[in-house]
Amino acid sequence: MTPPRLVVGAALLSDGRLLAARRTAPAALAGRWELPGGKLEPGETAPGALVRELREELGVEAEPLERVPGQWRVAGGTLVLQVWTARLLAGSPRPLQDHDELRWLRQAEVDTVDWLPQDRPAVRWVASRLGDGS
Ligand SMILES: Nc1nc2c([nH]c(=O)n2[C@H]2C[C@H](O)[C@@H](COP(=O)(O)OP(=O)(O)OP(=O)(O)O)O2)c(=O)[nH]1
Repeated sequence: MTPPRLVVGAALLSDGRLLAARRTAPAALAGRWELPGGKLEPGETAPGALVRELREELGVEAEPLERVPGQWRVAGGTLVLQVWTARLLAGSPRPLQDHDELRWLRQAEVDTVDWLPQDRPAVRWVASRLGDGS
């Protein structure tokens, strides 16, 4: 059996906030919110893919920080999602590819968007570390 391909999601952090991105495709996922990222290319590491995806999708430079514990089967089990936190180094995220809206969320705002269900455990883990902004 072919092992499931890896997808990296970036919990991009800046100023005590987490970035959420609204997907435009496929139809089944469009309009739901996710962590920006994507599939690993052959030979790529997860942190390497994360840096590339954030450059392509959002036009920013970011530094991967730590892996969120756990991994989640997505796309009917054909893919496995792993999530890393990442620090914004340069640039201001813009929805260049795959997304039509971005939102920076403080801890109290994390549940105000309709996250893909498979992203929620990782989002909760990250949100619990954001601090309440006070
Ligand atoms: N990027 C991303 N994908 C997610 C998340 N949660 C989740 O279930 N997925 C799923 C949706 C897709 O089936 C798959 C990722 O595909 P993608 O379209 O983002 O990957 P990609 O940028 O490499 O695109 P492509 O090369 O296939 O065009 O993982 C998430 O938080 N971020």
